[in-house]
Amino acid sequence: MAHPADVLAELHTLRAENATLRARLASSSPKAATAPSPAHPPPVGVPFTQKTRLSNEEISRFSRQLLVPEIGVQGQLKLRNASVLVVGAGGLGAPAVMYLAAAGIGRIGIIDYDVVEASNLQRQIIHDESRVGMLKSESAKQTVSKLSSLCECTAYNILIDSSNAMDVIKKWDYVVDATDNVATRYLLNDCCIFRNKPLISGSALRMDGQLTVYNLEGGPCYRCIFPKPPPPETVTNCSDGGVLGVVPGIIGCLQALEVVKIVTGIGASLSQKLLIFDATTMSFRTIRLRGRTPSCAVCGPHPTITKPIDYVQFCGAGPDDKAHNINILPPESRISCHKYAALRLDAFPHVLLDVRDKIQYDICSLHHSLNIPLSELPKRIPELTAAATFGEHHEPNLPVFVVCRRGNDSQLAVKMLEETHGFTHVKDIVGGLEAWARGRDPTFPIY
Ligand SMILES: Nc1ncnc2c1ncn2[C@@H]1O[C@H](COP(=O)(O)OP(=O)(O)OP(=O)(O)O)[C@@H](O)[C@H]1O
Repeated sequence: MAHPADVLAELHTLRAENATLRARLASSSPKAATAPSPAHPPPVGVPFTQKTRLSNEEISRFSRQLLVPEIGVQGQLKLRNASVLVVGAGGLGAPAVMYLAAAGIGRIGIIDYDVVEASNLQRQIIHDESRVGMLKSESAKQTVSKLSSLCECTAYNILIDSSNAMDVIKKWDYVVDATDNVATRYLLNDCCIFRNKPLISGSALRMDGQLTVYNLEGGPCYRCIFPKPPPPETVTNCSDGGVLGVVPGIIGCLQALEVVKIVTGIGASLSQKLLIFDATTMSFRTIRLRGRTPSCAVCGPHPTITKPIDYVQFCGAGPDDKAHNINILPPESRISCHKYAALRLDAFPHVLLDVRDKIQYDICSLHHSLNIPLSELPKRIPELTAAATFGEHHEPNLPVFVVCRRGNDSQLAVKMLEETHGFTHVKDIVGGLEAWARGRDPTFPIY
């Protein structure tokens, strides 16, 4: 006998199909302009009924895909009955979500805690100018509903972490990692092992991209390959290192393709393989990864981690660290951008040292600044000493104010100049050029 919940769900689906049919009939009549819009799929929370046949609407819509021998009706039904959770509605998530919805995945969940910024639009094509300031998850959901009324889309405006990941992930068949930080990668990996879900993982930076699938067909998990996180200071993200927009676009599309292939059972997946894309040479390379590691702390036969841990502590950095400034200097070694602006107005003699990389310095800079990137500072001390030495003195006698993009590297530079190179009149400009732009000079760009 059918479970009452199944009967209810079946009833709901029949009603929805009826409504769709009615709407389609109405739209083919002269009254189309005033006809109600087609019914949307059942709201989230209603059990998802597996479909065994395609509607005429689906046949028309997916006809080009149905004609592909590897897909056919059976493949399309598998897509229709599948659910995919995409974590991150950024550079990777944007194309992944759009192609999954367009391909006919029945249910898509989109997680993101952030809002759309102007600097996202160069690659996050699921958002547009009118969405700047809007929650990314909501913006992505709106694009999906415009693209396809057949896709049931759930937006989660959350930062996925140890407190919520297990509950969210259990509701979905496949998980796409479209995030940009190591802590979330370990979190998703572990929870996908605990919940036994395949994890389709992508990354992109500058001109390079990578793609693999974890926890599928007995293949390894992320921890099998990377048992320990990299030191946080060695990790670069798009915000600092930059990214050519098409590159995550390609990797996000490939993530969607990998999902479609896995769901429909086409060909070989990237389980135990890593695809490496180099846009400069336009080359794709696939390298073989080692299999499951017997000593793996989560998927090995004797796991030591059996539930989500504190991933920010484990990795030494969290998902939103770019928003947090370090604070390693005493107040007397720092100056606010307002006080520094007043000194500039008074033409107070000093050196303004900008420690950003040249590529950032070329984007924008304050007049009369000396650019010595932090990484080159130790070997270019004589240049700084010469700039800070005025008149007959043989020692630096001018104060040095240090600036960077957000006020972190400048603090490291001040510490280095004081502790290692004997500078005594050196101060960090708090919050860097971003604080300058926000607090002092609205015409100065933020990037
Ligand atoms: N733990 C998390 N929970 C929810 N969303 C996350 C989490 N970690 C990362 N994200 C989201 O993943 C997306 C990654 O996108 P992307 O790599 O393009 O970077 P971005 O943060 O949008 O841009 P930029 O680094 O240039 O400021 C972001 O929208 C981010 O908010």
